[in-house]
Amino acid sequence: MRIAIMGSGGVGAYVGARLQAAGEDVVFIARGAHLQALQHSGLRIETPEHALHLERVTATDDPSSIGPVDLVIFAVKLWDTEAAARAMAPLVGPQTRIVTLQNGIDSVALISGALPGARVLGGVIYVSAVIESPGVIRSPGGMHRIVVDAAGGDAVIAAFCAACERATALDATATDAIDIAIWEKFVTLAAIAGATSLLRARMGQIMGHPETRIFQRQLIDEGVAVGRAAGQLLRAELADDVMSRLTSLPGSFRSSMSEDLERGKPLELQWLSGRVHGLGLQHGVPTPAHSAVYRALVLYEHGAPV
Ligand SMILES: NC(=O)C1=CN([C@@H]2O[C@H](COP(=O)(O)OP(=O)(O)OC[C@H]3O[C@@H](n4cnc5c(N)ncnc54)[C@H](OP(=O)(O)O)[C@@H]3O)[C@@H](O)[C@H]2O)C=CC1
Ligand SMILES: CC(C)(CO)C(=O)C(=O)O
Repeated sequence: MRIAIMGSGGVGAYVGARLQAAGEDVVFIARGAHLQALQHSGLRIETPEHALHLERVTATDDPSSIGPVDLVIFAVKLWDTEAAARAMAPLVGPQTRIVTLQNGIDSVALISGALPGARVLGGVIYVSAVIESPGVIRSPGGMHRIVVDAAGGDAVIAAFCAACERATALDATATDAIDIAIWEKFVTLAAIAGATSLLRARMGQIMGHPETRIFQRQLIDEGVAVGRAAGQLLRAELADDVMSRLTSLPGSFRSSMSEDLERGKPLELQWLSGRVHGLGLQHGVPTPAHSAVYRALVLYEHGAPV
């Protein structure tokens, strides 16, 4: 299978590296110093278990030099979505499937709007991975699970799941209920990103103090409440399940948004707490915790103010 990774950062490079190591034909779309490093020194995944160094990878910033592929894994930050979707048009033929692993609930609609007619399928990934330095991805390990839209038994998606099963430190499951998977990840991630970013704290600290633990739970409950108001059939035990999963995470765990905040990078805030805040206003559901996260961080959403 010919696979292009559109946005070869934390998530994209992690997934692409695992698939190439499993024998798939992968091309990495990247830019800047990271692209130079991929072309000259290959790609390293630094992680406690199953570290990987691919000495040679195919990497470019010019999708027209690649042509149509079977599968695009879409993994740019949300603020880059429309520009990246338009730029990848040469990768997309009539048989191409695009699987997005972006966070939030808006990705499929945003990509489809920028690339009319393309087969865009929803997905979520539970992994923690950031660009440590050009050509180097750092992951604390522990999680590496993808859930993807089965698209009625689509053969490309089935082949993708089989490739993930062959790969080390990567799992994928196809589902007929991708909206629920996307919403469960959204409720979870918006709450984790909100707490770890606003409180400038790791998950162990947040879950270890009674006041911040209450705040974490409140963020989850608000996500569930707006989801239900928006018509999503979220299960009754979701909030309890998320809280118990957060308790079992390594104490040092935090969100990619809190990493971005610390590095002075833009934030995906408007698609996370900002989205819960907006849905709350739309449906008349109070969201005081997410609204506070949104309002407290909004000055930083385009990067650290100078
Ligand atoms: N990181 C994580 O642990 C997780 C992230 N996610 C989600 O996955 C998505 C991707 O996040 P993440 O991997 O952290 O993002 P990164 O910033 O690490 O990676 C995105 C990469 O795409 C590049 N890029 C953007 N536009 C283009 C373009 N037009 N051409 C070539 N390269 C481009 C960026 O370059 P540049 O740096 O120059 O902008 C960057 O290197 C987000 O929606 C995020 O919320 C989901 C689960 C976990
Ligand atoms: C919480 C986590 C690591 C789960 O995949 C995530 O999605 C993120 O930090 O963006």
